[in-house]
Amino acid sequence: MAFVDNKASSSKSSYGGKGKGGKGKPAQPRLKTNQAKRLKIDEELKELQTRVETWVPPAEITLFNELPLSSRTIKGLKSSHFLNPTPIQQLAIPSALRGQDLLGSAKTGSGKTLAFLIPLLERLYLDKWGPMDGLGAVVISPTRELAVQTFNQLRDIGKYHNFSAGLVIGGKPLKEEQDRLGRMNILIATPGRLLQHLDSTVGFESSGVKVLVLDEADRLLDLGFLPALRAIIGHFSPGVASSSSTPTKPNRQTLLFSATQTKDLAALAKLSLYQPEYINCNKAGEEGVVPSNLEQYYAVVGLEKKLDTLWGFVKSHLKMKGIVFVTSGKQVRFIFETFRRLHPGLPLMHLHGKQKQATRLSIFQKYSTSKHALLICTDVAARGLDFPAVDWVIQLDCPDDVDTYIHRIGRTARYQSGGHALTLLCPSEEQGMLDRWKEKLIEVKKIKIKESKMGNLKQQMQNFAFREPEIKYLGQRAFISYMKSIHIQKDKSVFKFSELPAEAFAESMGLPGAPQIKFAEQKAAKVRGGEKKNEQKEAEEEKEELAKIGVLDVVGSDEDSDEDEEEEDEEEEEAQDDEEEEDDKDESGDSDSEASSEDRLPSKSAPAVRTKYDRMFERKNQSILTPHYTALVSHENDKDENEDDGDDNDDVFTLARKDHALSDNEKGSDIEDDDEDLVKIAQGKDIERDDSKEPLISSEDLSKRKLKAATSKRSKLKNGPLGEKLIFDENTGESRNFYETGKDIETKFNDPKERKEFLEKQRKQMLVDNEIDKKVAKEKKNELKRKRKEREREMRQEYMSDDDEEGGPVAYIGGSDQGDYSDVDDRESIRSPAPEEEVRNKKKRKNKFKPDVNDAEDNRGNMEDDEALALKLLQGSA
Ligand SMILES: Nc1ncnc2c1ncn2[C@@H]1O[C@H](COP(=O)(O)OP(=O)(O)OP(=O)(O)O)[C@@H](O)[C@H]1O
Repeated sequence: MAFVDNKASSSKSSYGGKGKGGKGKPAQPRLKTNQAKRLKIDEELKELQTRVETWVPPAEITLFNELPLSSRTIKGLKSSHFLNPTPIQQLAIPSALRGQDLLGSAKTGSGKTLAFLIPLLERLYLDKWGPMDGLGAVVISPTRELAVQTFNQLRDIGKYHNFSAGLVIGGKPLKEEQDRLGRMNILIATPGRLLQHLDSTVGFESSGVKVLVLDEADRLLDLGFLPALRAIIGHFSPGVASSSSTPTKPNRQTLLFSATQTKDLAALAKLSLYQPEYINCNKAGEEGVVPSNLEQYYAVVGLEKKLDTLWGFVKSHLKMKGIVFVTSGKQVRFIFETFRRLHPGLPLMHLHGKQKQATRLSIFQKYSTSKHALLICTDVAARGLDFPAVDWVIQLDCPDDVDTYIHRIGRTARYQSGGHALTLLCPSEEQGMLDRWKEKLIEVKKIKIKESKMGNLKQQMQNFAFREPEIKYLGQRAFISYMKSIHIQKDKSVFKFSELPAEAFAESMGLPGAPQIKFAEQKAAKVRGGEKKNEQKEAEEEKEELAKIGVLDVVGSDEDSDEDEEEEDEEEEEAQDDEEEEDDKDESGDSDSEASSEDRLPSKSAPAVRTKYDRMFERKNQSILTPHYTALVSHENDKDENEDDGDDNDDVFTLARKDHALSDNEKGSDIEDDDEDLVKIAQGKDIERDDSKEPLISSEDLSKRKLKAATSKRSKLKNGPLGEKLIFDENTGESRNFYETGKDIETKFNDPKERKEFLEKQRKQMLVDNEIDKKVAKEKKNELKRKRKEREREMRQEYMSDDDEEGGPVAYIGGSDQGDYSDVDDRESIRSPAPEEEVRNKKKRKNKFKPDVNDAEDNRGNMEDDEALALKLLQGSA
């Protein structure tokens, strides 16, 4: 991706063209043309400003050009086929044009994106913002996909303006973005990455920002971005929060948009908005908060029947474009992998927060352009994403709350198209959910799904699990993550953990039984002594980690700053999962929630309290455990048996000695002895024990660190037996010690002088040998190091080339690579063209200038190309 400095000599010059004189044209006439053009633009701007200030909304607005907008924006809208503003656009655009801060909310798919993009463009245009004026507007999106989508829309409608725009969404080394940021007028960014730049990019000037947009503000808050947003706002021109008792109007205008209103939103509004106007197109009771052209259904289905129901639904809707929402990424993968093997006859795709960014973008793109397909996803795709022509939204798992429900169903019936939504509720969830819907005046029709229409997958699922351990493993984890997600749900009137048929559910997934699950409170109750401290520390560390992610992450807890560091390739994830403590939910698992005793699994095989070590030992690759760990596993099994006997010593690291009171005499010696014992245990040696003395430390007590230390080479050398170097007689084959012992020498040399000489000779020889050994060892070490470096370099190269595919995060709206505004004079538009467009323009110039309508035609034909280009630019392959 090439980025060339715009060569405009003055920021305002672009508005009139720079008058440098094109090739073959005399400079003087060109200068005049430019001056005339500049004057014309100035006049238009003046007139536009007056229209904005004096604009009185008519009773009804049917066309965009009835709004006080510049001809460039109107042209951009027209060429993108936007002719009639939606209600939120009609209300929000005029207010925003007057410089008013806004809190806008409107139902999903109602066109909120244009409601802020249009005023953003107009504001910069009215301010005569030019390429060299630096950053003028920032749009903050909660997810990368949404940022890309917004960027594409900006490209479309802003193509007749002369602004450079960039995407800052992470996934690339900071340095690469840093170099380009200075040239951007408009940034579409995710919060974590933007904050990183604001904090660390020298010369990234943000104080001149005129318009700040917080899109999908409720989602931003859900993902824990409030601290990041606070910090970002602090970087921009002094805002409301930073002012004293009498807030001064900031230079910046802030527009905050959301599909749903939450309490937290009010807090964010207070923090970021100055005397805002509230525009709410979600008037409950009038139009309702969900699109009117959406048909909503729900069905009550036992948890164990959900997969069968989904299968039956898919098989009877093979010509649909549908989205299936489930709670966790593990479920997404399990359903995707199993359904894929069953060949449903409909293209299957899946999307969740743990996929690589490039994968996510390409699935997003692929699904967008598919006519018939089924996308299985988590709530990562619930908000803001504008997939065209989705017929069905199926919520296989009950949404966390009504807002999530609204966002999920909002992926269909967008703008004026129709759509259907089907929510599957467990019997225990029905009443609670009905109450929640009622509160928001949402009417969802109940339907009954015939048994005959359902699939019967149990047998096939069992076969998969039996034949492919990976599937079984995935199923177990999907089961656990679902159960945990229900367990930590806040709304206990909807989510009743204890009423879930765990065994039957596991069976429906082909699992031999319900996997065991560990819960926070139980774990806490069982920890003892020093272990308690450790676990508390671990929990604190986890929280710190989460907090860190909350601020720096770009797309939420799993998703998102540097998300790429957390992102796992699926296969990688599969392999690495064992090493990780994982999020229970794909995005918003509440790790703080604790179990109540009534929430234990209701099945017969109700799990005992289990620790992370339990999970570690149940990994699929147990066979590769070291003998020591294997011993611990069997020890654990013993303990399980004990548990049945009422013994609740269920933790792996159990102290053999419970009485910690030591006599003064005992203390020092015991500890030293035990340290030695510890080393011996680790080295697999027997320890001589005084039976009367109770052991202080048993092998089970070894912490991972101690174990490692004890089994290290150094420790073995220090504490292990002395090695022997033997040499063999070539003729007799008999061996003898290479280094002769004192006794040997004494018998060999009677004369002390001779003995001394011999010893001296030997000592010298040993020194030489030692040097040689050292050299050999060093060479070996260097060789290993070289190989490692080579491997790292290869991996880096692989990563880099992946990254290149993945994409450069910054691109221009219209592409500004040319940077030469001399072209401006030949065209009506004063924007700088994209490379592809430049080729088209050259062709056009050859064929003489074409009227707007053809332009629109041209653009219509190339809309897809433009999107593809945006994505390519993102992916760095353009
Ligand atoms: N004035 C308009 N005329 C025609 N189509 C429009 C108009 N405004 C928006 N759209 C289209 O409607 C769809 C939904 O728009 P948009 O994504 O902005 O909705 P939204 O309100 O932001 O939804 P969500 O809350 O789900 O993010 C998009 O495909 C967009 O192109």
